[in-house]
Amino acid sequence: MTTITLDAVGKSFGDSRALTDISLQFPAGSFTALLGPSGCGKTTLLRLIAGFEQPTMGVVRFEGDVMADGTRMVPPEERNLGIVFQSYALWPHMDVAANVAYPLKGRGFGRAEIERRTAEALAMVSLTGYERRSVDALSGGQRQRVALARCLVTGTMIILLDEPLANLDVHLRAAMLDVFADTHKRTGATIVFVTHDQSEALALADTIVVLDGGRVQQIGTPEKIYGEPANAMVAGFVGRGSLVAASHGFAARGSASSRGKVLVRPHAVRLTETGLPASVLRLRYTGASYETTLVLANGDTLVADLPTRRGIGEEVRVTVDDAWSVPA
Ligand SMILES: Nc1ncnc2c1ncn2[C@@H]1O[C@H](COP(=O)(O)OP(=O)(O)OP(=O)(O)O)[C@@H](O)[C@H]1O
Repeated sequence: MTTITLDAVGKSFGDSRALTDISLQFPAGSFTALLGPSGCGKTTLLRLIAGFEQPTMGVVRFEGDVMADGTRMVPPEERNLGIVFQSYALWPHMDVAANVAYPLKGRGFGRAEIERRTAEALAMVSLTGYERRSVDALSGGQRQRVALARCLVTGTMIILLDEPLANLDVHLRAAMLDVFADTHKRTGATIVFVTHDQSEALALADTIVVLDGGRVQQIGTPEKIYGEPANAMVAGFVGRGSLVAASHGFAARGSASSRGKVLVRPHAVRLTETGLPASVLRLRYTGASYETTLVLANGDTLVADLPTRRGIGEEVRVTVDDAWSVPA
């Protein structure tokens, strides 16, 4: 198990700053998602941990050992970590077993040991029996599992996942979420996972780091990030919800300020006889409910998951059961 520590890390490319003052600890055995919009710096952060980039400022440590600072840098192949890329990065001319065994080459393992480890890694990703298949003949999800097996084969205790589900269809994504969760449970490795998809981060990670503009916006459990976002950026990026004026008087958790905004999740909105007046602006049927956008008297919009279809323009009254006072 390996703890990864970043201490006041910054990264610039020429004049442009990709990351500013990042201090983070990824405890041994943790599963952390780096989440944020395109260009926020999440891939750069992962590449700094991997050793593909050198920090312009600050220090990267594994278990207290300096991996990189402004002057020194341990190369990726000496960091004992495994990486799974969105693009799989498999060798097309090799079969599945040869791809998985590749990192064991030149490490002094005997043939039987290589076969044993390869079989074990393939079993972990449910690909036993696929040893002699060409990787060209595999589906996207199977290729991703080969890539994961290749990173497990050395027994590495750090696994870095760079948008690993981005190329997969929605059903395969769900299956791969389970594969990653199982892998984490079985290996106890420290996993860092880059994604721009908040539902993946909420589903998989024990800790989420939200980045924007190269800075950390919030670090917390999925429940904390969803339930108590630290600012308007996190509130707007993670989960569905509406930011409305605190002056509506909805009872809100957090430090209330009558001038600020409160976040209301769609499940917390009900239509009642006595609530605030609103009118129906639009709706979308989602199967489980009707995602209905309501307009309040001051023009704020409120999204609600309602059990029944309402008419566009219909006048209703709304009650909010839960809201979060978003810090300014
Ligand atoms: N090699 C590079 N040279 C110059 N600028 C770079 C380089 N790599 C990244 N950047 C810049 O650093 C910033 C952060 O990029 P990064 O790829 O880390 O973002 P990201 O959050 O992973 O985005 P995406 O989700 O689109 O991949 C961007 O402004 C990007 O243009």
